[in-house]
Amino acid sequence: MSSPRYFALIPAAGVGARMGEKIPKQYVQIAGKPMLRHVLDTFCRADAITHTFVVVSAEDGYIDATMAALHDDSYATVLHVGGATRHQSVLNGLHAMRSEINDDDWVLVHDAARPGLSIGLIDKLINILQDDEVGGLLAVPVVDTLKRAGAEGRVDQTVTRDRLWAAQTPQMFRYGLLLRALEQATAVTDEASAIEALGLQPRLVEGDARNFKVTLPHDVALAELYLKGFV
Ligand SMILES: Nc1ccn([C@@H]2O[C@H](COP(=O)(O)OP(=O)(O)OP(=O)(O)O)[C@@H](O)[C@H]2O)c(=O)n1
Ligand SMILES: C[C@](O)(CO)[C@H](O)COP(=O)(O)O
Repeated sequence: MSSPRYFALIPAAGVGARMGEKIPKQYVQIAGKPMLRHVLDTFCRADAITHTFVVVSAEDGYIDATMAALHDDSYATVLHVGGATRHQSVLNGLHAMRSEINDDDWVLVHDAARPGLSIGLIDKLINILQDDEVGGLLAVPVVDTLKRAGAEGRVDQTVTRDRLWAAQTPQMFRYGLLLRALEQATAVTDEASAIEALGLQPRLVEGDARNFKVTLPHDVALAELYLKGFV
């Protein structure tokens, strides 16, 4: 029985509406290269990763230039199977990977919008989860006091932050389990939710603030500071 392998699946088929840019946010320049390139370069340099797949929309007009600029585009396969939601894009990507992967191989699903991921975090996630029965995800403990809004923007209630973690990516699960979970799930915003819906409990692995999701316009400047090493 061969050892399980580790594959990366990068959902990059969004439009970045909240960013408000003229181009999809995964192609916005950060620290001298498109956001997606930071993610692809990190996974390419990660020795543990057998191969990387990136899911883009069928009409994506930017990926060819991004891939052409890579030193070695053999380490990533572009799948033009993006869907209407992140859930559908990931599921479509898993189906497209079928011929390349075994059910017991691991898939690390990572947002193209999280350019601050490091090889160290990839290796940490794999080292902690490689013998886990379920799999898990990077996440960070919530440190702010949380308020639930009521009418007219006033506080309805304070939500206890006890044992609350903010999910990041990669989220790492075995291919067969992840495919089944996402096929059965409805409208999940991350892979772990689909696994939880099967009655399983993914392991939380502490991530890093640098691995935050670039979502709103002001996030670009913070990502620049992180990626240029100023913080
Ligand atoms: N239909 C979609 C929607 C999102 N994503 C990807 O999922 C990741 C996280 O999603 P998000 O930050 O919400 O990106 P967008 O959906 O592009 O942003 P917005 O919600 O502001 O439009 C991103 O890498 C995005 O490209 C995807 O592959 N397919
Ligand atoms: C997967 C994720 O990054 C975990 O926090 C998040 O759920 C993605 O949400 P989005 O609305 O698709 O950005």
